[in-house]
Amino acid sequence: MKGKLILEDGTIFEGKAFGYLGDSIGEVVFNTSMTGYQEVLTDPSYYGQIVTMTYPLVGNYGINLEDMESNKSHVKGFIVREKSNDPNNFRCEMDLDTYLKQNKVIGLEGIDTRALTKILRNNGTMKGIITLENASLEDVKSKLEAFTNTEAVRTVTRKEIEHIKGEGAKVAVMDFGVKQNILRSFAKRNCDITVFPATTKPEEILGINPDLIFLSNGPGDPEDLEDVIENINELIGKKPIVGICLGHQLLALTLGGKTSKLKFGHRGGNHPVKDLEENKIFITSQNHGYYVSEMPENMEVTHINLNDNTVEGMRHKELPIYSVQYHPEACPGPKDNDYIFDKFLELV
Ligand SMILES: NC(=O)CC[C@H](N)C(=O)O
Repeated sequence: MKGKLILEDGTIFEGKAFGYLGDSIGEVVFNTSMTGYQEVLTDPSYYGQIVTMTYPLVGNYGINLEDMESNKSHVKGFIVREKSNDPNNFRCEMDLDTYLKQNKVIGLEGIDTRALTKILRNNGTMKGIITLENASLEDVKSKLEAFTNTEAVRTVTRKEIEHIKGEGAKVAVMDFGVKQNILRSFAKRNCDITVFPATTKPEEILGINPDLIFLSNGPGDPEDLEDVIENINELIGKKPIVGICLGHQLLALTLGGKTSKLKFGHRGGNHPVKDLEENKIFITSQNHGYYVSEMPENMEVTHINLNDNTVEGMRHKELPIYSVQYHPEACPGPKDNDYIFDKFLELV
């Protein structure tokens, strides 16, 4: 069945729809990872976004049920140049088309993803619709204008507390859309993990007497989370706090810094970051559209992005508070940054 991507600026790409056949609106972003489409699909931070992969062949190793970053796909649409119809891998359990159908996500193939990415790179990310209908441009424009993503974290967070037993440090995880490999990384270090819904009150978190509070990754604009920022403020100075991506941005806002939107975001598996404390350069996995544009006065920059010099990590000058913007848990992407979890636990 024919399908179209219509961007906010009126650009139209025609291709073939696959997966779940139903119109969908989102912010159109691109990811440059060469593999790891399954981790991208299931990372809750993509909630509200239509993702286009720049790698030209997607789906060739199928989908397995082990490498999921959460229990379902969160993207609003998935755009590829060529979809593989014959996945082949010893772990393959289903093909991409079936997985997207099951998760009610529309796919679009046969798109010139290089041209699409260049538009997003030159003009910035913008909203778009994948549609099967011949809707008028007027109609599409008003639908796109009405689309917002302000409830993203509230949508993806767990509704119930979850406990993962361990003998080591007691970690309280604030779930803003936490990736499974973050929980696996703490579990691998024998931590006793309690995962709390995003809007849990500080008293309840402090009630378990955690050794470390972790602020997770998650979708949307950190500035939309005023109530969460108030809650984090209550935790400052009481326990060591660490964060990744959205968690890092929320820490910055809580401590008096500012966040802004990047023109086209950082999404991929090969972003170079310098760890200023280690004096080493690492290749990192990234997925963010916002960044810390003004540092809080009491924090120091620990990491910088070598492509555009943006802040990629920070540490408090006096308190045990430390966070990174990129994804040390990888998935998809290089695992070289796993050492950050040891640095987190050094604060206990
Ligand atoms: N992976 C994340 O936590 C993303 C954080 C935030 N939603 C952003 O796009 O910048």
